[in-house]
Amino acid sequence: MDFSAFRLLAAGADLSMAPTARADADGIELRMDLADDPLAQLDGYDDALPVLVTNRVAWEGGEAEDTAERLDRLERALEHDAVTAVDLELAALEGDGDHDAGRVVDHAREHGASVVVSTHDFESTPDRPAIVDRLERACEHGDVGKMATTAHSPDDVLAMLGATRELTAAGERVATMCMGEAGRHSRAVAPLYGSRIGYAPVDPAAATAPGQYDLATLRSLIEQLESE
Ligand SMILES: O=C1C[C@@](O)(C(=O)O)C[C@@H](O)[C@@H]1O
Repeated sequence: MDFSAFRLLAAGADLSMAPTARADADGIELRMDLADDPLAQLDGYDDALPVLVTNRVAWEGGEAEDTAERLDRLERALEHDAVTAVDLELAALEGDGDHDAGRVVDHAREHGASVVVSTHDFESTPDRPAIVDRLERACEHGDVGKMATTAHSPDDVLAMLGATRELTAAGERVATMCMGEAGRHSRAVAPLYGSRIGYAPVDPAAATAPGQYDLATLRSLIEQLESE
């Protein structure tokens, strides 16, 4: 999956969303940890939308246990031609988990897939230097460093947007967003500051994180904000 420009991904657990997502999405994020039989879904998937696979571990806000099998399933997913990117947690790559996720990076490279290295804060938003530091570490491990934090004020969003702009200007590829109601608008504004990836559910009732807009709404907001 090419992240040289902004990509809006339809985020969810069911690849049957693809025909509906096609009008507004550049790709799909398949949340394997939330999905029924994701590998079987991939076996039957023949849509043109490329897929980023995420198997979010429980200690980073997901539903997947921290086992070797979690990483094995990401590797199996990467063997499908439609899967052109994989998401791995920064903490799993820095050795905080029980299993070394580095082997999945190697598998992604063997299959020509991009690596999105993600980190989340479900309680707060650090200050700008701390955001920059964490995103720089994430960028060292993959093609895009991604950070999603929880905003409680406009100052939190400003810190995230400032970090996004600073790192983009320095030549890094980052994807940033602030979760929650106070951070919601960041999902439409961060791409203007250099964020490369947005996530939105086709059905607003199927959000994969707090404060997400539905796919059609987020596409419309971003298009309206983009300068001519
Ligand atoms: O990490 C991210 C970002 C996200 O949490 C969001 O806030 O949109 C949504 C998740 O599905 C994705 O894996």
